[in-house]
Amino acid sequence: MSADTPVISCKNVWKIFGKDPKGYLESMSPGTSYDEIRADGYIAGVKDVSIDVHKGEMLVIMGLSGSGKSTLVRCFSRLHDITGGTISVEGQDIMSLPEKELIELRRSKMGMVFQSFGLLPHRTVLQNVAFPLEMRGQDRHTRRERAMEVVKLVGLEGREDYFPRELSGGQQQRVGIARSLAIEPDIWFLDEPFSALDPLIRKEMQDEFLRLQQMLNKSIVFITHDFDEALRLADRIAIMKDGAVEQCDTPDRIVLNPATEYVRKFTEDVDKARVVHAGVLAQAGAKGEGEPVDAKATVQGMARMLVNDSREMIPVQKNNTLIGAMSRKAALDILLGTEG
Ligand SMILES: Nc1ncnc2c1ncn2[C@@H]1O[C@H](COP(=O)(O)OP(=O)(O)OP(=O)(O)O)[C@@H](O)[C@H]1O
Repeated sequence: MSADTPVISCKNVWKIFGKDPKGYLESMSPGTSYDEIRADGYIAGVKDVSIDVHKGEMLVIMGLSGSGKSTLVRCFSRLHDITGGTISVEGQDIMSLPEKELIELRRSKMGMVFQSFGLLPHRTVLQNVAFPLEMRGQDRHTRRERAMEVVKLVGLEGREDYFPRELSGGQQQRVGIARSLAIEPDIWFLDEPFSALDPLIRKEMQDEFLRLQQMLNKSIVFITHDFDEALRLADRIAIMKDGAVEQCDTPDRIVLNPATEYVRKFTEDVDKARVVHAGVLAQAGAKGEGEPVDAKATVQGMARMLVNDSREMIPVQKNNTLIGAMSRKAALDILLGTEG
């Protein structure tokens, strides 16, 4: 496997629910719509999806209830057998893996966190976190050490001996996260992990999660139906509707260039100045004058400079190398919400 092989690669993946999904997909004429499939008595949980997950990225799958997010992610680990297409994990076609190897792949490489924390009520924090290590047959000492390490990582040091009922929702979810981290997964699936938390704790958990990701650099697939959460966390966002991916791109590009009317509706109320970075506004090859701005600076972060400056084109640099220049007017339009 070469360094740039995607961690997960999906090509034209279908997951159809119904009586004879495979037979139906084979006989289905190309271009059949979600509603037509439905009228035929089937549900296209995943509809012709091609998408890659890259090493170290956080891919957020966003969509309304029933759009197919969980079904797609279940296909990634073959918790669902797909009806059509191919899925490879680290270059290996998972549909052709024998059951035993599949279980081993899940156990050794994949971690999962769900909305319902799924903690064992009669076990302490430490025992909950150590549980998957126990399942792996690790000895008591090793699992205790590893469990202590991850409990510390998620900020629960001092609460090792608490029972789940003695913890707040946010703390319980931290235990769930610690438990799934204990086995050091390379690929991490999180299905609406914060949706049961109240807004303040949720924001705190998102920050905590970004901090963890910076340290651990895992490949993450994160499901949410909250667009703001997606914008905060994602390297790329895949927006799903009726089983299909409407658009998959960076948060900047999604809010600047929504591919469909459906996506545009999500972006309507977003404060674009907080999302759009200089890097995406930089025109390659364009020349600017004076002091460059950093590609990672948001329009909001540059607000004062944009208003007071008089340059037409401002150079943009990434890792100290010039990558082009951005038009000050374009950035100002985003700041003032006057872009055309
Ligand atoms: N086992 C199943 N049998 C039949 N239909 C299913 C099954 N699992 C999911 N579906 C259908 O597939 C579609 C996608 O469901 P899925 O759970 O993936 O949506 P979701 O986007 O994750 O929704 P939510 O945000 O509510 O969890 C829905 O119409 C659902 O009813």
